[in-house]
Amino acid sequence: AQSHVLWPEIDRITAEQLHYARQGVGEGVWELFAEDGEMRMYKREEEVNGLVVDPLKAVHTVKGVTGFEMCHYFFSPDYRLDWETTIEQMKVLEKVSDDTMIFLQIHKRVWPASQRDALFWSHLRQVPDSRDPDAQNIWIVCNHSTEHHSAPEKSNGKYIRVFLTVALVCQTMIEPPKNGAQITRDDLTCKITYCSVVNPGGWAPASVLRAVYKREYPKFLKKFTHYVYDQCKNKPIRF
Ligand SMILES: CCCCCc1ccc(-c2ccc(S(=O)(=O)CCO)cc2)cc1/C=C\c1ccccn1
Repeated sequence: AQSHVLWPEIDRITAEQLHYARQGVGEGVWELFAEDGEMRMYKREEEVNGLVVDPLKAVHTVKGVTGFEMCHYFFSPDYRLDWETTIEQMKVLEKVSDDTMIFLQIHKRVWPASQRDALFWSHLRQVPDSRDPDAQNIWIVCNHSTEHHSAPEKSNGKYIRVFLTVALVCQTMIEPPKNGAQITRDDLTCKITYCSVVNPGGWAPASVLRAVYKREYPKFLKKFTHYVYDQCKNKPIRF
């Protein structure tokens, strides 16, 4: 992927999002708006040109899966329609490399707003932890809106294009068994940070957008993490 025209942007945004995901929710004005078991979901209320673009940050802990497995199922197009309930269509416009693809997604209409689509590159990467060099256990998927010749903005004007930046950062924690036995899924914990900023691209009532996010984000992260656990529970562990 290093040769692709998008590479410098992919590298920069992915590094930025990793740094942003690592910032705690203690600082600044994060507002806890949803809790479910280990999942905590925070938002900041922000508007750009009168449009709600509330940044979202969720933290979650899931036992029995690795950070690679969580990121793999988030990145791969093969499983997306199994867990993403807000999309009507999904297309891979370009496979840049094994770890980088360009997606076009048409999202279900949220009445009374117009229907939206999202065009973004998606990049999966293992991250050496700068603070703990031998921690090879952090993976990130970064999704960021982009242009593409086969999905021009003005092609049919049927959908309003959203602008998004999303990061899923997952760290595997292993509790090695006392008796030196082989590691099982009971010894695994995945610490998840999910960050997203979605600019709706065109006007949508603030009340509608905030209601959608309040309803959809907790549902999405809960459904996604349960889906990955179920997919992995009877399969060999992949780090
Ligand atoms: C008026 C409604 C405007 C919002 C429409 C919309 C736009 C984008 C997106 C969206 C959400 C998550 C991603 S992702 O994390 O990259 C995973 C891959 O799909 C990409 C896109 C969603 C939704 C609509 C609903 C909605 C909002 C939160 C959460 C879930 N659904």
